[in-house]
Amino acid sequence: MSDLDKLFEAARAVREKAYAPYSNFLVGAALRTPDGSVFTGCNVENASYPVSVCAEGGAVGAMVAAGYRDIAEAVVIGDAALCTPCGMCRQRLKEFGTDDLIVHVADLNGIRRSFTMDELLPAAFELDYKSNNRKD
Ligand SMILES: O=c1ccn([C@H]2C[C@H](O)[C@@H](CO)O2)c(=O)[nH]1
Ligand SMILES: [Zn+2]
Repeated sequence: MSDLDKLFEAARAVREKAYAPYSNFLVGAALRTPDGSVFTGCNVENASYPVSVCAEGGAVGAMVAAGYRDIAEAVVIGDAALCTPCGMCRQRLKEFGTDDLIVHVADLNGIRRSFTMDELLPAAFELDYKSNNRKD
């Protein structure tokens, strides 16, 4: 199984864990770090709708909690609709990805579209101290 197939499979599996009783839109996200580690997240909704967190937010949190600061490749999987990351999640992913980071958007049948980070969030807002904050 290729690295990308594994990432897709990880996103597909975590999507099943999503808590989305309000939208019924289950999302999974899987991030690969440069050393091949994979971190996943699913959306977790809330009765107070804006409190909900996206799948990408969970995956980024898991990655950072494990001590990683770089995303090498990402897969986001929804269902029928093309599940491109929302605006907030584009900013979240950019914090730990280069402009060349590939974000694959999938449905249950496989990857449908692949974008660079720069396509998703051109002219991204960043602060200088971000680079000082890297662990490597
Ligand atoms: O990339 C995306 C797009 C949407 N959602 C979630 C937010 C909400 O719980 C549901 C419907 O918008 O899908 C994500 O987790 N990631
Ligand atoms: Zn989001």
